[in-house]
Amino acid sequence: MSSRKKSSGRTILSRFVVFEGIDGAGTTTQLRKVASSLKGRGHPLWETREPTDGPVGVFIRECLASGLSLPASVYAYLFAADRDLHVFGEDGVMVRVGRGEIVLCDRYLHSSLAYQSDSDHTRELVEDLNHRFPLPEVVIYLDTPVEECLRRLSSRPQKDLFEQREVLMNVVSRYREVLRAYEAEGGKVLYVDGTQPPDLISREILKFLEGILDI
Ligand SMILES: Nc1ncnc2c1ncn2[C@@H]1O[C@H](COP(=O)(O)OP(=O)(O)O)[C@@H](O)[C@H]1O
Ligand SMILES: Cc1cn([C@H]2C[C@H](O)[C@@H](COP(=O)(O)OP(=O)(O)O)O2)c(=O)[nH]c1=O
Repeated sequence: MSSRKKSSGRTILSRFVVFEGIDGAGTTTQLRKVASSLKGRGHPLWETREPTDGPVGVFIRECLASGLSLPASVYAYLFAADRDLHVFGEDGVMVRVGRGEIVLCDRYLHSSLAYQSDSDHTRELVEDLNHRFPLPEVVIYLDTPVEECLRRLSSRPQKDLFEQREVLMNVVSRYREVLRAYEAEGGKVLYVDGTQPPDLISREILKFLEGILDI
Protein backbone atom coordinates (compact mmCIF):
# COMPACT_ATOMS: atom_id res chain seq x y z
CA MET A 1 0.00 0.00 0.00
CA SER A 2 1.42 3.38 -0.94
CA SER A 3 2.89 5.25 1.96
CA ARG A 4 1.94 8.65 0.52
CA LYS A 5 -1.42 10.30 0.02
CA LYS A 6 -2.00 13.83 -1.11
CA SER A 7 -4.60 15.94 0.59
CA SER A 8 -4.70 19.72 0.21
CA GLY A 9 -1.12 19.65 -1.10
CA ARG A 10 0.47 18.16 2.01
CA THR A 11 1.80 14.62 1.91
CA ILE A 12 0.09 12.34 4.42
CA LEU A 13 2.21 9.35 5.33
CA SER A 14 0.35 6.06 5.82
CA ARG A 15 1.41 4.10 8.92
CA PHE A 16 2.86 7.23 10.54
CA VAL A 17 1.13 7.61 13.92
CA VAL A 18 1.83 10.50 16.29
CA PHE A 19 0.97 10.79 19.99
CA GLU A 20 0.36 14.32 21.26
CA GLY A 21 -0.65 15.99 24.51
CA ILE A 22 0.70 18.36 27.12
CA ASP A 23 3.51 17.29 29.46
CA GLY A 24 2.29 14.52 31.75
CA ALA A 25 -0.72 13.67 29.56
CA GLY A 26 0.41 10.05 29.18
CA THR A 27 1.84 9.95 25.64
CA THR A 28 4.97 7.99 26.56
CA THR A 29 2.98 5.41 28.53
CA GLN A 30 0.48 4.91 25.72
CA LEU A 31 3.05 4.73 22.95
CA ARG A 32 4.87 1.98 24.81
CA LYS A 33 1.67 0.00 25.44
CA VAL A 34 0.44 0.29 21.86
CA ALA A 35 3.90 -0.59 20.51
CA SER A 36 4.06 -3.68 22.70
CA SER A 37 0.66 -4.85 21.48
CA LEU A 38 1.47 -4.27 17.80
CA LYS A 39 4.86 -6.00 18.12
CA GLY A 40 3.02 -8.93 19.70
CA ARG A 41 0.95 -9.15 16.51
CA GLY A 42 4.10 -9.30 14.42
CA HIS A 43 3.96 -5.82 12.92
CA PRO A 44 7.33 -4.26 12.07
CA LEU A 45 7.36 -0.93 13.82
CA TRP A 46 9.62 1.88 14.95
CA GLU A 47 9.13 3.67 18.26
CA THR A 48 10.53 7.17 18.12
CA ARG A 49 10.09 10.59 19.72
CA GLU A 50 10.75 14.28 19.38
CA PRO A 51 12.98 15.82 20.57
CA THR A 52 14.92 12.86 19.18
CA ASP A 53 17.94 11.09 20.65
CA GLY A 54 20.05 12.63 17.85
CA PRO A 55 22.54 15.48 18.37
CA VAL A 56 20.01 18.31 18.02
CA GLY A 57 17.39 16.52 20.12
CA VAL A 58 19.86 15.88 22.92
CA PHE A 59 20.84 19.56 22.90
CA ILE A 60 17.17 20.59 23.08
CA ARG A 61 16.53 18.29 26.03
CA GLU A 62 19.53 19.78 27.84
CA CYS A 63 18.15 23.28 27.23
CA LEU A 64 14.68 22.32 28.48
CA ALA A 65 16.00 20.47 31.54
CA SER A 66 18.15 23.45 32.48
CA GLY A 67 15.13 25.74 32.12
CA LEU A 68 16.95 27.79 29.46
CA SER A 69 14.40 30.43 28.52
CA LEU A 70 15.23 30.98 24.82
CA PRO A 71 12.79 32.91 22.59
CA ALA A 72 10.08 30.65 21.15
CA SER A 73 11.46 31.38 17.67
CA VAL A 74 14.82 29.85 18.61
CA TYR A 75 13.16 26.70 19.94
CA ALA A 76 11.10 26.59 16.74
CA TYR A 77 14.28 26.50 14.66
CA LEU A 78 15.85 23.88 16.92
CA PHE A 79 12.84 21.53 16.83
CA ALA A 80 12.57 21.93 13.04
CA ALA A 81 16.26 21.11 12.61
CA ASP A 82 15.87 18.03 14.80
CA ARG A 83 12.74 17.06 12.81
CA ASP A 84 14.50 17.42 9.44
CA LEU A 85 17.02 14.69 10.28
CA HIS A 86 14.31 12.61 11.99
CA VAL A 87 12.01 12.65 8.95
CA PHE A 88 14.38 12.80 5.99
CA GLY A 89 17.50 11.16 7.47
CA GLU A 90 18.86 7.89 6.12
CA ASP A 91 17.08 5.83 8.73
CA GLY A 92 14.24 8.26 9.35
CA VAL A 93 10.48 8.27 9.17
CA MET A 94 10.19 8.47 5.39
CA VAL A 95 12.50 5.50 4.82
CA ARG A 96 10.77 3.38 7.43
CA VAL A 97 7.17 3.92 6.35
CA GLY A 98 8.41 3.40 2.81
CA ARG A 99 9.55 -0.10 3.68
CA GLY A 100 6.29 -0.92 5.40
CA GLU A 101 7.06 -0.19 9.06
CA ILE A 102 4.49 1.37 11.35
CA VAL A 103 6.08 4.47 12.93
CA LEU A 104 4.83 5.45 16.39
CA CYS A 105 6.17 8.89 17.35
CA ASP A 106 5.88 10.65 20.69
CA ARG A 107 5.31 14.27 19.59
CA TYR A 108 5.83 15.87 16.16
CA LEU A 109 5.20 19.18 14.42
CA HIS A 110 1.87 19.61 16.23
CA SER A 111 3.88 20.13 19.42
CA SER A 112 5.84 22.93 17.73
CA LEU A 113 2.60 24.57 16.61
CA ALA A 114 1.11 24.26 20.09
CA TYR A 115 4.15 25.06 22.25
CA GLN A 116 6.09 27.62 20.18
CA SER A 117 3.26 29.64 18.59
CA ASP A 118 3.03 32.16 21.42
CA SER A 119 2.51 35.13 19.08
CA ASP A 120 1.33 35.77 15.51
CA HIS A 121 4.96 36.23 14.46
CA THR A 122 6.17 32.92 15.88
CA ARG A 123 3.05 31.11 14.66
CA GLU A 124 3.92 32.19 11.09
CA LEU A 125 7.53 31.16 11.61
CA VAL A 126 6.56 27.74 12.98
CA GLU A 127 4.18 27.17 10.07
CA ASP A 128 6.87 28.21 7.58
CA LEU A 129 9.48 25.97 9.17
CA ASN A 130 7.15 22.96 9.24
CA HIS A 131 5.13 23.20 6.02
CA ARG A 132 7.53 20.95 4.10
CA PHE A 133 7.28 18.05 6.53
CA PRO A 134 4.81 15.28 5.71
CA LEU A 135 1.77 14.86 7.93
CA PRO A 136 1.07 11.69 9.90
CA GLU A 137 -1.93 9.57 8.95
CA VAL A 138 -3.15 9.64 12.55
CA VAL A 139 -2.72 11.77 15.67
CA ILE A 140 -3.67 10.27 19.04
CA TYR A 141 -4.35 13.21 21.32
CA LEU A 142 -4.20 12.45 25.06
CA ASP A 143 -6.73 14.92 26.47
CA THR A 144 -5.68 15.17 30.12
CA PRO A 145 -6.57 18.19 32.28
CA VAL A 146 -3.68 20.47 33.22
CA GLU A 147 -4.22 19.95 36.97
CA GLU A 148 -3.98 16.16 36.55
CA CYS A 149 -0.81 16.56 34.46
CA LEU A 150 0.76 18.85 37.05
CA ARG A 151 -0.10 16.31 39.76
CA ARG A 152 1.64 13.58 37.75
CA LEU A 153 4.63 15.81 36.96
CA SER A 154 5.09 16.64 40.66
CA SER A 155 6.56 13.18 41.17
CA ARG A 156 9.39 13.93 38.67
CA PRO A 157 12.75 14.96 40.17
CA GLN A 158 12.80 18.20 38.17
CA LYS A 159 10.46 20.35 36.09
CA ASP A 160 11.31 21.07 32.44
CA LEU A 161 10.92 24.56 31.04
CA PHE A 162 7.31 24.23 29.80
CA GLU A 163 5.99 22.27 32.76
CA GLN A 164 4.17 25.21 34.36
CA ARG A 165 0.43 25.76 34.78
CA GLU A 166 0.13 28.98 32.77
CA VAL A 167 2.23 27.64 29.90
CA LEU A 168 0.28 24.38 29.70
CA MET A 169 -3.09 26.18 29.82
CA ASN A 170 -2.07 28.18 26.73
CA VAL A 171 -0.71 25.08 25.01
CA VAL A 172 -4.00 23.21 25.50
CA SER A 173 -5.99 25.95 23.76
CA ARG A 174 -3.51 26.08 20.88
CA TYR A 175 -3.61 22.31 20.47
CA ARG A 176 -7.36 22.54 19.75
CA GLU A 177 -6.76 24.94 16.85
CA VAL A 178 -3.77 22.95 15.60
CA LEU A 179 -5.65 19.65 15.51
CA ARG A 180 -8.72 21.19 13.83
CA ALA A 181 -6.43 22.53 11.08
CA TYR A 182 -4.75 19.12 10.77
CA GLU A 183 -8.14 17.42 10.36
CA ALA A 184 -9.06 19.98 7.70
CA GLU A 185 -5.94 18.83 5.80
CA GLY A 186 -7.15 15.22 5.86
CA GLY A 187 -5.57 14.04 9.10
CA LYS A 188 -7.39 11.68 11.49
CA VAL A 189 -7.43 12.50 15.20
CA LEU A 190 -8.48 10.33 18.13
CA TYR A 191 -9.22 12.53 21.16
CA VAL A 192 -8.95 10.21 24.12
CA ASP A 193 -9.72 10.98 27.77
CA GLY A 194 -6.31 10.74 29.39
CA THR A 195 -7.68 10.38 32.93
CA GLN A 196 -8.96 6.82 32.30
CA PRO A 197 -6.91 3.81 33.45
CA PRO A 198 -3.93 3.26 31.10
CA ASP A 199 -5.12 -0.15 29.83
CA LEU A 200 -8.54 1.24 28.89
CA ILE A 201 -6.87 4.05 26.94
CA SER A 202 -4.57 1.74 25.01
CA ARG A 203 -7.48 -0.57 24.14
CA GLU A 204 -9.37 2.46 22.75
CA ILE A 205 -6.33 3.52 20.75
CA LEU A 206 -5.74 0.05 19.29
CA LYS A 207 -9.41 -0.24 18.30
CA PHE A 208 -9.15 3.11 16.50
CA LEU A 209 -5.93 2.11 14.73
CA GLU A 210 -7.39 -1.25 13.63
CA GLY A 211 -9.96 0.71 11.65
CA ILE A 212 -7.27 2.69 9.86
CA LEU A 213 -4.03 0.71 9.57
CA ASP A 214 -4.09 -2.75 8.00
CA ILE A 215 -3.15 -4.37 11.31
N1 LIG B 1 -3.90 7.03 32.49
C1 LIG B 1 -3.07 7.36 33.50
N2 LIG B 1 -3.56 7.47 34.76
C2 LIG B 1 -2.74 7.81 35.79
N3 LIG B 1 -1.40 8.05 35.67
C3 LIG B 1 -0.88 7.94 34.43
C4 LIG B 1 -1.66 7.59 33.29
N4 LIG B 1 -0.84 7.57 32.19
C5 LIG B 1 0.39 7.89 32.64
N5 LIG B 1 0.39 8.11 33.98
C6 LIG B 1 1.54 8.48 34.83
O1 LIG B 1 1.74 9.88 34.62
C7 LIG B 1 3.15 10.17 34.51
C8 LIG B 1 3.42 10.77 33.14
O2 LIG B 1 3.16 9.78 32.15
P1 LIG B 1 3.94 9.87 30.75
O3 LIG B 1 3.41 8.77 29.89
O4 LIG B 1 5.41 9.95 30.99
O5 LIG B 1 3.42 11.27 30.21
P2 LIG B 1 4.02 12.19 29.04
O6 LIG B 1 4.94 11.34 28.21
O7 LIG B 1 2.81 12.64 28.29
O8 LIG B 1 4.71 13.31 29.74
C9 LIG B 1 3.87 8.86 34.74
O9 LIG B 1 4.24 8.77 36.12
C10 LIG B 1 2.83 7.80 34.41
O10 LIG B 1 3.03 6.61 35.14
C1 LIG C 1 8.53 18.01 19.69
C2 LIG C 1 8.35 19.24 20.54
C3 LIG C 1 8.37 19.16 21.92
N1 LIG C 1 8.22 20.30 22.64
C4 LIG C 1 8.28 20.23 24.12
C5 LIG C 1 7.14 19.50 24.80
C6 LIG C 1 7.77 19.04 26.10
O1 LIG C 1 7.64 20.08 27.07
C7 LIG C 1 9.26 18.91 25.77
C8 LIG C 1 9.85 17.53 25.76
O2 LIG C 1 8.91 16.61 25.37
P1 LIG C 1 8.81 15.23 26.20
O3 LIG C 1 10.14 14.64 26.46
O4 LIG C 1 7.79 14.45 25.48
O5 LIG C 1 8.26 15.73 27.60
P2 LIG C 1 7.06 15.01 28.35
O6 LIG C 1 7.44 13.56 28.48
O7 LIG C 1 6.96 15.74 29.64
O8 LIG C 1 5.86 15.22 27.46
O9 LIG C 1 9.44 19.48 24.47
C9 LIG C 1 8.07 21.54 22.05
O10 LIG C 1 7.94 22.56 22.74
N2 LIG C 1 8.05 21.63 20.70
C10 LIG C 1 8.20 20.53 19.91
O11 LIG C 1 8.18 20.65 18.66
